[in-house]
Amino acid sequence: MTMIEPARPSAAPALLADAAVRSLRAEAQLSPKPGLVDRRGGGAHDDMDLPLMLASAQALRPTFAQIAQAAGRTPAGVALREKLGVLGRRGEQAMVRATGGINTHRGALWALGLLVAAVAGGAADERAAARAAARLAALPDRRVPAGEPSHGEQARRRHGAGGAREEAENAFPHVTEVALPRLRQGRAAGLGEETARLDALLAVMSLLDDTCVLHRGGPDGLRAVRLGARRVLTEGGAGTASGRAALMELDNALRERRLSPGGSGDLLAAALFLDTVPWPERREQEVPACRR
Ligand SMILES: CC(C)(COP(=O)(O)OP(=O)(O)OC[C@H]1O[C@@H](n2cnc3c(N)ncnc32)[C@H](O[C@H]2O[C@H](COP(=O)(O)OP(=O)(O)OP(=O)(O)O)[C@@H](O)[C@H]2O)[C@@H]1O)[C@@H](O)C(=O)NCCC(=O)NCCS
Ligand SMILES: Nc1ncnc2[nH]cnc12
Repeated sequence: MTMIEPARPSAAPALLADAAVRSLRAEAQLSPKPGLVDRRGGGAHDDMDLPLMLASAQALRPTFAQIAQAAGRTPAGVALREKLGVLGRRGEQAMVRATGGINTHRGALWALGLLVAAVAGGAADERAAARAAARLAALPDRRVPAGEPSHGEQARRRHGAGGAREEAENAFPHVTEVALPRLRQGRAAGLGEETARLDALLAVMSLLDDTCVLHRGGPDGLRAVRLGARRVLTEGGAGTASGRAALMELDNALRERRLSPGGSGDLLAAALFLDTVPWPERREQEVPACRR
């Protein structure tokens, strides 16, 4: 295989893997998240809890490092896309080994894997990284094994939702245009970090075609998630008394209906990753821990 230098010196694979795992941990620990696993428990899931999510994040660390290494050595093209496919599928196996067969982070591995590859390939900032990830996502992977249609595939066929693949191919608009601006707006307004993150999650939930929700709840379920999240924000967000009351109401409704906005959780993790990544001017330093 031809080895070429990346366009810019990229962050060390271990540092990028650290940043990716930290973002997964931060997302999992953020509480109270409607319908999702958090410090309080499994949310709408009866087969997940916080220790499981943290074990899953940890199990993905070597995969993120291998992805960064491959992307730092291989020009962006079909060969790299196919290598990422192999590594991503191996990562999924590591995840299900760590969780006893439960799909905790498939969508997150896809989003973060592509973004880690984009950063390791020399992307200069978060928008460039999202665009580079989109180009990789759109390339063909001839090594995809045949198998049962995924939940996302079924939701796409039944409801026409683009899901995780379309989000990536469109350069992660819910990360760069929804979650990150909302996170920074919250911080600038003086909100605590947890509140700013919750509002960023709710902003994504209010807009996303989440195939995880569609699969379990159909279009009615998706409408309930979106309207409920919008209501929390119009009530003033997670940091106000009426916003918090609306959030807890939404949480109860999602648990009752077993609706889990897992795609939104994944995209919040992707936003937290881009927020802490060592861009070129910061690459001499260590990756800062996700803010608490
Ligand atoms: C392209 C792939 C992501 C595969 O996509 P596809 O849609 O075909 O497959 P799914 O298995 O359904 O996974 C998609 C997951 O992505 C998340 N998601 C959903 N909607 C969106 C969206 N609009 N934008 C972004 N992300 C989205 C979501 O992940 C979360 O939900 C998972 C749990 O879901 P589910 O399996 O349905 O589980 P349960 O509801 O618990 O099941 P039941 O109990 O009801 O049975 C969880 O993982 C969250 O993360 C979607 O589920 C990609 O994976 C792929 O092609 N991979 C191959 C390897 C590769 O090429 N990798 C390269 C880069 S590493
Ligand atoms: N906190 C969480 N709970 C359940 N599914 C998720 N997918 C991504 N984050 C999640």
